[in-house]
Amino acid sequence: EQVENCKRQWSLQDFQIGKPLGKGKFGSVYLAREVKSKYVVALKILFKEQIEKYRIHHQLRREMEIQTSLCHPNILRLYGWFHDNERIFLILEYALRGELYRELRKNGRFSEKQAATYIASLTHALAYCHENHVIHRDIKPENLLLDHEGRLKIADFGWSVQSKSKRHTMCGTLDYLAPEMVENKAHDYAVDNWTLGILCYEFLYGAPPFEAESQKDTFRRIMKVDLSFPSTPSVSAEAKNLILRLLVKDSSKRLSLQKILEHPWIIKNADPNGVCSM
Ligand SMILES: CC(=O)NC[C@@H]1CCN(c2c(Cl)cnc3[nH]c(-c4cn(C)nc4C)nc23)C1
Repeated sequence: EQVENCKRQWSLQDFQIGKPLGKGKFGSVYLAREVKSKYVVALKILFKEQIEKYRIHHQLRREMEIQTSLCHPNILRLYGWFHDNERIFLILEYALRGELYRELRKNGRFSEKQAATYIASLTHALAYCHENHVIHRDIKPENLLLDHEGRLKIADFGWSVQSKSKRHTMCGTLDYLAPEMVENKAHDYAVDNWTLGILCYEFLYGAPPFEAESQKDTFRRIMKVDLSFPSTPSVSAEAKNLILRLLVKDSSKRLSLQKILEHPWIIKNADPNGVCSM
């Protein structure tokens, strides 16, 4: 019955639409409730006209194939989808506490326990993605959501690719781009490891490490791996060690996902069930 439910044909009549949660370039996301089960979801509504205009139907189809196939506690679920003449509707898991970004801006930065818990959750999710031949490539705070327990959820697979070979397409904002992507070189899974280093730094210091006035300067700082640790806030040597072993220009020398989970800072600080209390 449950499987049947997942596969059943959905339509707009099955949902009561609530408040808008966010506006994307190609459509918007609304809070919604499935009428029969009263189950709350996030309904992403995309306009076919926009999809044709920006020619992103192949990217959208890839996002849907990928997100439907992935099932992990730290990856936002895509339960199903349906369409009418002018719109496509994605039925997504609802993350009650919204964007991790807001939490980061509100607090300024996270504690080492909080930061390590989020990095461990991300690492578990990425290991799962890589096992399923998916490189996300666009892990940034805006794409990270928090559920009712404060558990991290990776959302928005718009830029991810089913990776069978190395990739050459530019994507993501600059701060999180690995050197090989900045140089538009072939890249592989290790780009996500670099991004974990960027995020770990940003969670602990409140801003990404290579932030600069201009894109050119950010590029230059990334290529030089021009990394420095401010004296405040005081951050443990283990945390700095992990960051230094991820922000390595040679992608083959970056700490592997498995080694991140075995790192002393993660072992000591990450909450095993991923919901470290504030
Ligand atoms: C780039 C990007 O994906 N941004 C977030 C999208 C907009 C809302 N989306 C949500 C999606 Cl897809 C799922 N759950 C959400 N929960 C929220 C949210 C909750 N609060 C209290 N505030 C917000 C916002 N938003 C979502 C996805």
